[in-house]
Amino acid sequence: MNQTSTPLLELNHLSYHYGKQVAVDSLDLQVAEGSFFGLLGPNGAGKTTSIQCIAGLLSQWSGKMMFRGEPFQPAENVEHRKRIGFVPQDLAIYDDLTAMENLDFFGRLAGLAGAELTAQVDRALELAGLESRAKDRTGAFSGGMKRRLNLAIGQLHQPELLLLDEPTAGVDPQSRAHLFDALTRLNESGMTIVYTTHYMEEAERLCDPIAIMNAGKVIGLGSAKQLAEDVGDPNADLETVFLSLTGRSLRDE
Ligand SMILES: Nc1ncnc2c1ncn2[C@@H]1O[C@H](COP(=O)(O)OP(=O)(O)OP(=O)(O)O)[C@@H](O)[C@H]1O
Repeated sequence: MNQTSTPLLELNHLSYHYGKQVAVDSLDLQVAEGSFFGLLGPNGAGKTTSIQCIAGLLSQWSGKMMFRGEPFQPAENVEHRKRIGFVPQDLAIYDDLTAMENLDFFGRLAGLAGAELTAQVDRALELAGLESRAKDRTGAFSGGMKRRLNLAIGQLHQPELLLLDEPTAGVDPQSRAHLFDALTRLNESGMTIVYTTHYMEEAERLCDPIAIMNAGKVIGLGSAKQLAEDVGDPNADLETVFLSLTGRSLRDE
């Protein structure tokens, strides 16, 4: 991991309310450059809301966000937003367009043009394993292929920080393995990743560190091994860690 002393992203007391509903409750997090950072928690923990604040989709948050030590205002500042890639939980692709047309369209939206756009679209197709389907309409794609394209679109402009919100929902095992490989490749190439999931197996396999979220707060932080040691059972899996921290199962939904 390429650690520097200043975190790539820092959240200080980040909070977000939907009316009276507190979704994110004074979150403090530091994401080191080069890390594959996991946000693990059950449905309703506040993962999506946190990531939407960082992505600039939500603007009415309170607290402070810093990017490379500078104040970060992604909802207001387009230059800040360009540093971020966002792969949303809901698929954001056009079924009537081919894979290539989708990439071309979203690449232009991300500010790419000319030879750079062509090169990034080619790289994205390869990353998603969709070269042979580039000219097929995406409406005919399987759920897994759509998810792979969704990832390819989010990282087209090679952002410094890639945010993924539950990217394996409805994905077959083959596409899941492909997504994991693609994300590992991106991370090894230096891209910092924040990955939200409610699957402990995914967090355990991919992420270090892992922040365990519950009711809008981080209740545990560290590698899977550190988290197990922190609850006094070095052999505990993340399910057991969560149970020990909250008194309830991560799988309860
Ligand atoms: N648009 C909204 N209006 C009102 N309350 C909301 C809205 N979106 C989320 N919430 C509430 O905010 C809290 C945090 O939700 P959030 O979606 O951020 O959690 P999550 O951990 O991402 O869960 P999930 O995996 O189900 O999306 C929950 O109590 C949820 O019901």
